[in-house]
Amino acid sequence: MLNKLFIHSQEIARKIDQCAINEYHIPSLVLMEQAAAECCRIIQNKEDPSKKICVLCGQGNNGADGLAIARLLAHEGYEVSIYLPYHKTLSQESKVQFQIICSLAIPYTDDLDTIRFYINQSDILIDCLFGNGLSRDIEGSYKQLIDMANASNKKIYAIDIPSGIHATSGKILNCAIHADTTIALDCFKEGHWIYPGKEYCGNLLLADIKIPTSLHLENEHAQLINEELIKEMLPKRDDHSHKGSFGKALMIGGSKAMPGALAIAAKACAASGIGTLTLMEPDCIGDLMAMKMDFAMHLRANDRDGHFALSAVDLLKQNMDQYDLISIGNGMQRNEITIEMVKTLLSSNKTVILDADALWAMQDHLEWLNRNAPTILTPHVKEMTFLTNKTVQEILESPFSTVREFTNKYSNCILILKSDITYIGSKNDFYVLSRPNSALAKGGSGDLLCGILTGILGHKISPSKGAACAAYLHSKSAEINKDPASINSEDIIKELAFVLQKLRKD
Ligand SMILES: NC(=O)C1=CN([C@@H]2O[C@H](COP(=O)(O)OP(=O)(O)OC[C@H]3O[C@@H](n4cnc5c(N)ncnc54)[C@H](O)[C@@H]3O)[C@@H](O)[C@H]2O)[C@H](O)CC1
Ligand SMILES: [K+]
Repeated sequence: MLNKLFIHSQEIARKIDQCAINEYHIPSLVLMEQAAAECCRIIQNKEDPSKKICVLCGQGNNGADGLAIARLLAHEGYEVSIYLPYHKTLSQESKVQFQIICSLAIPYTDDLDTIRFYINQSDILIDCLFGNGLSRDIEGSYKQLIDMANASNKKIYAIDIPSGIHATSGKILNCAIHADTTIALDCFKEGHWIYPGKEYCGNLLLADIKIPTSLHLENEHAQLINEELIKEMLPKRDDHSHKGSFGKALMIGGSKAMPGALAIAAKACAASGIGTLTLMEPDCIGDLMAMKMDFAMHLRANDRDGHFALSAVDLLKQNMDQYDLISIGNGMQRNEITIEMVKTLLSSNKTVILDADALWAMQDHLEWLNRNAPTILTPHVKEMTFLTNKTVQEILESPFSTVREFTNKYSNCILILKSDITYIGSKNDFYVLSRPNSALAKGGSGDLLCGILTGILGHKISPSKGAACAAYLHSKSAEINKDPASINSEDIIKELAFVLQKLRKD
């Protein structure tokens, strides 16, 4: 059973395979047999043995996996046919697998017209043309095969990764199999979690091929967030604790035009269990906030034109020492005062959470991030352009390297890069969350996350683990049995209580 869901680049996944074979002395064919057995088990659980299956194999080890899968499926009673290129070009492992196929007289062909016939006769296709070894554009007969498979409208299982998708970039190398289900072998590849690769995978599963976990941990990796991981990491709440145990937070934000942003963040923070919460708001919304947020303390600053006046910076300097962690940005407005307040916070030794307009404030001042205390930044892809030289398109095309470059450069920063997939990086950890939900494609979602994050970070947890917990809680609490169009922040905050309860109980 896989309890950790690792994600690696093409290069690292290959290195891990090689280490398992050469340093741990697990024979390549043993790994392959594990892979084939797992794939066969998954397919058998979903497909009736009356189904006809055509397995498309390439000349590398992804193709060798395909030959082993074909053999095991034939053994289970499925009618199987195989495409296999001219056998002289096959990898060592493929040659062995091919000999077994020949001994068992399972039908195979390298002829495109014959394979067209086999495909038409089949109910299911298994794509084993290219896996982690794909390195260049697909042309010629492989392209014809991929076009044929996609046009056939048959159900397609891709093994390891859909052929044509690059394992690190998720890009299509000229053409790619559009799979219904992809069974990743041993680990996910980064390209499974970047568009368009993600979309071409269809339903994405992971097969354990029993490579030692230590090999994953000692190489650069990310982890996919699932419920088990969060249960492990979510901070416990001892009944004998006191309010000081769960942090003293200050949340700075709000303006005449956007009081709701701070209100949503504050409610989410309170619902996540912060010990004490103080809101620093401009005076013009002070009465409103005091009425809406009677559970919080309030630090009122002078206002000007509907937002903080410059004197708020001094008020912050006088008061900030009292808090363990401070968030800034929700509904704050983009102006010089926001920049000054962010600068003040970043020159302190406090844990600081930068959200919304505070991220905008950073754009010409990234050097402020070189500090000893943790800074957690929560940009969506557009806000990320304030923090790098990359365009939105470039960020979406390379989310892993974008986050890694940033956290390598600013080593005490934790970055939560938000899109429909969330990438969370720090110098030590990398987490990916993928629970797309249109209920969160709304104003206020970011404020909710900032609030949950502040609440969770109040509980003495490492900031990157806290960030992973907060991202999961945010998504999970939005999975409510209502139409996503109607789910609002109040619903999500209510649901959060039950999500937390379930995670802590189970
Ligand atoms: N024992 C193991 O090592 C295990 C491997 N597994 C499976 O192996 C693949 C990776 O195998 P590899 O041979 O490295 O690569 P591919 O099968 O993906 O094939 C690449 C093959 O084709 C050449 N090539 C690359 N790009 C192109 C192209 N556009 N056109 C033509 N040819 C191309 C390249 O030079 C190679 O020769 C992995 O995905 C697993 O499925 C299992 O994990 C079990 C353990
Ligand atoms: K494949």
